[in-house]
Amino acid sequence: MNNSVNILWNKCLNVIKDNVSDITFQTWFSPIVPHSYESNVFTIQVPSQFFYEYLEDKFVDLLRMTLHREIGKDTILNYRILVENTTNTHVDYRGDAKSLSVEKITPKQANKIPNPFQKVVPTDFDSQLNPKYTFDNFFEGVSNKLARTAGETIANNPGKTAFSPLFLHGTSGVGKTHLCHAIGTRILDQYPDKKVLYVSAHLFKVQYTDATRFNTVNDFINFYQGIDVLIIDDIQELVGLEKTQNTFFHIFNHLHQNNKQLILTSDKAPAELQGVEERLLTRFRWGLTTKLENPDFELRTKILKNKILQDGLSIPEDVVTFIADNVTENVRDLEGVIVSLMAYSVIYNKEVDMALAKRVIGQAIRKIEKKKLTIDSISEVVCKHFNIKTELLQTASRKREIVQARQVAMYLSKLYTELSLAQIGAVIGKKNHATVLHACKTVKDQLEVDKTFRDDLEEIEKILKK
Ligand SMILES: Nc1ncnc2c1ncn2[C@@H]1O[C@H](COP(=O)(O)OP(=O)(O)OP(=O)(O)O)[C@@H](O)[C@H]1O
Repeated sequence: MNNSVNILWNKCLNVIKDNVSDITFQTWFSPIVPHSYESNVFTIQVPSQFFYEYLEDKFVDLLRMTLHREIGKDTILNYRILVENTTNTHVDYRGDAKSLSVEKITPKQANKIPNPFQKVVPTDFDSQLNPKYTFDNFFEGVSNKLARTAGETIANNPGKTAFSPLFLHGTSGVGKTHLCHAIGTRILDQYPDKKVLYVSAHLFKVQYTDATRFNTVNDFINFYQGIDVLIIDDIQELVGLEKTQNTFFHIFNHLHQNNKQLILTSDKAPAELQGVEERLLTRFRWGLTTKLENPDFELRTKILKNKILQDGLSIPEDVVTFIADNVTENVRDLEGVIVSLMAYSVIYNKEVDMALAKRVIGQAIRKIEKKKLTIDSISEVVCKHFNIKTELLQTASRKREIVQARQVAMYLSKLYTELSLAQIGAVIGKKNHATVLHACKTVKDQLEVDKTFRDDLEEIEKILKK
């Protein structure tokens, strides 16, 4: 690289440094490599498409003005993205989305351009919190009292209580997501300068995969290490993903050491999270682990009455009690029943009465009972069919009947759950994704040629679908 390009860029960096926070500078400007300056075009090399889009979206004014000031008024900004390191494949983009040269801007327009040399404050930061979920509409009952109280304590003093991480677990629909949004929102209300981020573990995984693809893992880590309150929902999604877990491990350690607040949710307690590294599980238990139980009758009634009030419905007291008595599993199902009742009453132009409630609930309960299949429930049915103990699937045994049961459990888990091959392997016998792939292929091949085996599978699937 030309030395004078370096010198010019360093002058620009000095200006930029004064106009953004340290963390923004480290994350978004340090990784930029000045590439060339030819015919008024100043090219900067950036690590990924995402990086380019982010700079263009958030900092293009700052970049342009700096180039104009330090290099010359006619300087044109150009980005170069290295697509492939080894072959030096790259794509170029002009920083021209908003890049009118300064002289072309009329005085009227100039007034509208924000001063790019203002400090970039964390208010730019999108927390991804849903303002719909607050403490005010999160009702308290015996089932969630401890979790709610811990949440409020954290919200008053994020990172400064013994509750970091706060690990919330419980079955689907009991209010984990609602509670963690409520905590995040209250923290922001009280500490508007804090960087609070809500992210699902699924999105975290996708972002990490993109970062590895575009060679920007360091930026990814930097970004997450700069958060004050990190909320990761459905952490069980990381089961079996060794590399993502490893990266999360470093982020976790950094945040924890710096007294930042972590809030994690999962459908299982840490002890039951097979396929998550032990060193992470140990850390999950460092703060407070608390379970959100299924709501009790009193809480169910409270939530129902509130929902009815909110939706402007009129439902007799005995019907409310009937619903609270019969829909017991989780809050999401309760809300579903109210929505169905509302729909029926509109369609048939009828007041909600006990007869209608019984009809709707009859259908809802049948639907609720048709539970989602999990690896555990599949493994259980498979082992029962082949008459072997479920624990044997976890052993390294190569006995024919155990291998077969293991392969069938893997095949059906792939068919009936949304888990990846790696996740299935991590839960069934700590195998890798290639073993699961092989299992699926073996089962498919055998199904084509072996009638008895076909009957076995039909029988198992019948039980699973009941
Ligand atoms: N205590 C509560 N008070 C009021 N509403 C609640 C309460 N608990 C849950 N809800 C409501 O129930 C619905 C489901 O809750 P939520 O999505 O938080 O469950 P979850 O445990 O995160 O489920 P999943 O694991 O499937 O994501 C939401 O609409 C939420 O607002």
